[in-house]
Amino acid sequence: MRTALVIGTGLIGTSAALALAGRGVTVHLRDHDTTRARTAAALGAGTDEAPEGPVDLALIAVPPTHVAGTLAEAMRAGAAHGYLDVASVKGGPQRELAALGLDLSSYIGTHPMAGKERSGPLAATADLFEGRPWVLTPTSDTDTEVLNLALELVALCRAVPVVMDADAHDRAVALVSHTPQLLSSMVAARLEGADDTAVRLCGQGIRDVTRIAASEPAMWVEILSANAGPVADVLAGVAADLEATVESLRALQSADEAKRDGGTAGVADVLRRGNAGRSRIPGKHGAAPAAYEVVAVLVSDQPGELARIFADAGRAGVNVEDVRIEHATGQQAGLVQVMVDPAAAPVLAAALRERGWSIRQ
Ligand SMILES: NC(=O)c1ccc[n+]([C@@H]2O[C@H](COP(=O)([O-])OP(=O)(O)OC[C@H]3O[C@@H](n4cnc5c(N)ncnc54)[C@H](O)[C@@H]3O)[C@@H](O)[C@H]2O)c1
Ligand SMILES: O=C(O)C(=O)C[C@]1(C(=O)O)C=C[C@@H](O)C=C1
Repeated sequence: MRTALVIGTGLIGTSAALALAGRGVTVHLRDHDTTRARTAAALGAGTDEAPEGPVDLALIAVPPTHVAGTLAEAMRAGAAHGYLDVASVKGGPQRELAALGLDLSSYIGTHPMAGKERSGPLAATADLFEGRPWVLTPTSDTDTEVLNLALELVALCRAVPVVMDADAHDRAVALVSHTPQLLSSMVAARLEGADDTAVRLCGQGIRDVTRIAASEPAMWVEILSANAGPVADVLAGVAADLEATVESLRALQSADEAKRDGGTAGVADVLRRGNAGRSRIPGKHGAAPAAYEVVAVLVSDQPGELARIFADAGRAGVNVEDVRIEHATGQQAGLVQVMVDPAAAPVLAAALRERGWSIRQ
């Protein structure tokens, strides 16, 4: 692929454009908000000037309800040889496009399983899709050449292609993305009217569970509206678990020992099933989930501390697999959780101690 046109230069469009431009593709950027296309260009994602002729691939990265219209307009203008969209739902847009009577041989629906709770070009990064699944939903109408262009895009973004049927995709993301978004929002919503004294106690657990509750509501209303049935099905299962757990907790307060035992069993069961489900979440690049060991380092809140830890880990020959930062409320300090291979954990802890870091076990 030599040329691409990205329509919708928000988080996803600009991230893909940055990856493509970084690998030598000439990328043209278009957004109905021209300042966004200009911002993406200023970030190095390409040029906001229109291409002179059809590009190899047009990537439509606009909100789901605008996909069909934007695609139809680009197709009618002959903007590209191949077209793809990245919307988080696939069945609806595919049916909407078919209803428009367009020749869909040059189109493929796709969905990168990577994103953020922030939107817009300033949140974009070239490495957003690295190692993440990128779903492709070709149909019997899709040209092989267009499928190949899409596979090339996925490879240039260093993502992992997964071919699926559009409706199967929608059922899968109802489970692994759309319902989690709602549950995160519901947990965070409990805080809206909560007492300040309680909110001050927020620790890492609630921060982890509610990160995506900061997502853009307008975009999510669109996504959930387009996948309402499958999400309602998953949520009904969660509602049954909630109801059973409320009953178990009430039973734990009973004077009757047998009821209390039943309550304990109910609570233990949901927690055990949670462990089992969590252990199925794949690790990097779709590999089996990795069991890393955490080396927790106390840091003062000043510039350069993280860089010093990483440099010291590098000097000790230890590869940092992941990192999490826990900020202490009201204190100028934080806890950096450095995740490493279990065999490397004692080596790293010793090396960091030797260099004066305070390690928490
Ligand atoms: N945010 C995520 O985590 C995520 C992940 C994967 C896929 N997606 C999908 O990617 C798409 C874009 O999401 P995003 O997070 O980048 O949103 P965003 O709000 O960051 O960007 C969307 C951009 O599209 C532009 N736009 C809207 N209508 C347009 C139109 N008719 N013509 C041209 N530009 C238009 C907006 O001005 C905005 O710059 C959505 O379909 C979303 O479902 C999002
Ligand atoms: O990490 C996040 O912020 C996301 O929630 C990204 C996420 C997801 O659920 O995995 C959200 C919606 C998109 O359609 C794809 C990715």
